[in-house]
Amino acid sequence: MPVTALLAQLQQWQQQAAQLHIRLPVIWQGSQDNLLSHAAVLLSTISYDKLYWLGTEAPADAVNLTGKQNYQLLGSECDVLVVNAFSGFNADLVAASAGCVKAGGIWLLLCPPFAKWQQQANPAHKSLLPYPLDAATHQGGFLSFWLTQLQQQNALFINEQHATELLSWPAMAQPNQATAPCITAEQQVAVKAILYVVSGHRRRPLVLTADRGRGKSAALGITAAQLAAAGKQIILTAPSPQAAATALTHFSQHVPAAQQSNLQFIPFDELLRSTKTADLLLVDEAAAIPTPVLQQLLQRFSRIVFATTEHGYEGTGRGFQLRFQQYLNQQCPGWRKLQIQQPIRYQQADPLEQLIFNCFLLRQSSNELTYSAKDKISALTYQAKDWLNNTNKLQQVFSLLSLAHYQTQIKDLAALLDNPRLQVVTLEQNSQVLACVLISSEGDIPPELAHQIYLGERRVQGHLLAQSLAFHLAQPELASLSLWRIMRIAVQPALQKQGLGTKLLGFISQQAEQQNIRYLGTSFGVSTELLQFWQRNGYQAIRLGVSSDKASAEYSILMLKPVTADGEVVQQLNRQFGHNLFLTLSGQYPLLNTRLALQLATPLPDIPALTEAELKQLALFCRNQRPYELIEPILQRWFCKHYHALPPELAAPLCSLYWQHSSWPALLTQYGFNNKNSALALFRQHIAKLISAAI
Ligand SMILES: CC(=O)SCCNC(=O)CCNC(=O)[C@H](O)C(C)(C)COP(=O)(O)OP(=O)(O)OC[C@H]1O[C@@H](n2cnc3c(N)ncnc32)[C@H](O)[C@@H]1OP(=O)(O)O
Ligand SMILES: Nc1ncnc2c1ncn2[C@@H]1O[C@H](COP(=O)(O)OP(=O)(O)OP(=O)(O)O)[C@@H](O)[C@H]1O
Repeated sequence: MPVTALLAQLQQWQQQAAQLHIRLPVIWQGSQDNLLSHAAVLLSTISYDKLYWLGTEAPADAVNLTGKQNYQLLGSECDVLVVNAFSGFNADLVAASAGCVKAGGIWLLLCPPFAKWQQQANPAHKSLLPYPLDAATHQGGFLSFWLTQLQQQNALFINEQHATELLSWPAMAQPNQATAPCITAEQQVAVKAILYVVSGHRRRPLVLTADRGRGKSAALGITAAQLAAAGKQIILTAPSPQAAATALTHFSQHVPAAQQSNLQFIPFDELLRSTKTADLLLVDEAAAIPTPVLQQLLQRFSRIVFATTEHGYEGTGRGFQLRFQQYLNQQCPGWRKLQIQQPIRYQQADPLEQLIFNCFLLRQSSNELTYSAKDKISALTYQAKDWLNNTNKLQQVFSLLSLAHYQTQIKDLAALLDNPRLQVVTLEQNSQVLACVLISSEGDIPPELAHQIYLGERRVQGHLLAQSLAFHLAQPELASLSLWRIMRIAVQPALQKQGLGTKLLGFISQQAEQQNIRYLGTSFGVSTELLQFWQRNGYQAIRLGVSSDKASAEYSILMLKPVTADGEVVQQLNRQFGHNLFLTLSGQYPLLNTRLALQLATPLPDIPALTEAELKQLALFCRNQRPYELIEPILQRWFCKHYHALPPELAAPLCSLYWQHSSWPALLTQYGFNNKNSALALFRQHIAKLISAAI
């Protein structure tokens, strides 16, 4: 088909898409030069306000998305989005950006003919890899998978010869069921729910969640306008001014001019520093704001609405859902959650949204899990090469990892399909995945290279555990052994705390032993619950990372378990770790909570016991015959020697004082003491009981 005829046809299809309120996915295969000139002609014949471009060769009027962070795309919109796959194909950014295209808009993928694309996807053509993976281990599995999926989608496919229409055009969108200014009935419900946060009881926040383009931000703006008109003061915050733009636009459209000033947009960091108050705080794109910030906002404002998307690939992660919502359960048990399903930016059966969800396995399985503790459970192992013929299982594993792990992104799917060093072990019943583990085979590093890593002269990709053992722990000889690193473990949420995670780790230990793996290791953002889980399974802490994860405020911990290797080495590393942790706690880990610190540290055998005279001093303190200041050094040493055997009521405040070097005022607030004397009275009471046998 001549290009002019093709362009005329495309224009017609675009009009049809606009009428049906959908976006048009167009996949154009050919040579880069031809496609770029066709795209230029196409863009000169259609009308658009905003053009987004992913990849090189962006025209001057385009917003280039390359290098943007995924979360920066939330809440922004465009009419045309061109993905130039000739200059790389970052799957997470491709998925995140597709949500920006408005109805009647075009999503244009420029790519080599599929057969050629597939052939070229080898390390020699790194720019064409579907994800910037380690070229040495790349196998092309993800690209094969994505191309197979893509060809089955309801999209327009164009090559040099011809263009094929959509397989099916969706039916006309449902007529409007809402009262203005809302567009959908669900949006109207959301507006009512937000109003109720102001009129109902205090401390009952609302969490409004939805996929992209469901009208969350608009609902915030519409409600704010109603409240402002009634004289209420509202603060709106968001990760960036751009993310607040839609809410502000809808607010301005609906608020009487005289009440415009009743809403203020304040960036979240500025809001934390100020002492401003309001009748309602609206937080848009909340999942892209660090959890500790959200927690502080929750302390400050008694009426809050959080609106957010939840997908990991959007750059916000599921951390919001997994961690912040747990926090809400504890702090504000009356909180409510509302989800909006129906899209507004485009219609329900939008082919582009379906394409993205299908090709990147982003749909959460809606099947009910049927599980019986009595029936047989099998443990199965999968490698990268096994997935192409088993997409159903891949979907289950990826959904479970996304559901349970806040960092899961599409690049993890790519790694599963591409990286031969990764294996997945599942627990299954009736072909349903109940739990899974992602393991990376590491180590076996030649001694010479391990020594260079130890000296800090080299780094090796894909060997995080081995690298850390050689570099951080100065144990290069361990990096030369066969190691397995457990990258992720997840149990179906409904089946957690029933022993499945333990069972899975037990199976992995057995497998590791059979394959003569010397050590098993793992690294994750540490919390008291997770630490307990791993400790109960025989893993010992050997290193705590010095910086905390921005989103979760958690420190990353490295744990090790001997399999066929000498257990004494791990014991030794664990002892050293406890000792070092003790010495550095105050300076390095200001955010580590006391309970966790106590759980992490191990007894410190080289602290001298108290002499008889010192014990007597302590006893006199208990009888109120010695001032605290005098016995403080003695008490500190006694605490360090015995902390692991002390009751938590005593251990926790002493830990704050002596390890974390809390100030007295901070300590009193943290533990709810009226004053220093009442804290000292508690200390005396406990210590008297504990030392009575010793004197
Ligand atoms: C490297 C990483 O991936 S770390 C991240 C781990 N994964 C996640 O956080 C995802 C969500 N959580 C899960 O999928 C699961 O809860 C897992 C994998 C953490 C644990 O698996 P489960 O099957 O729930 O644990 P299991 O029942 O075997 O628990 C064993 C022990 O761990 C501890 N434990 C596990 N979960 C918890 C919890 N939420 N709170 C307190 N203790 C816990 C308990 O001590 C328990 O022993 P007990 O039953 O005698 O009290
Ligand atoms: N009631 C409404 N009236 C007019 N336009 C609306 C209305 N609700 C939503 N829209 C429009 O629909 C589009 C999507 O809405 P909005 O941005 O609020 O959705 P969202 O769920 O916040 O999306 P994202 O996750 O991309 O931020 C926007 O262009 C918005 O202006």
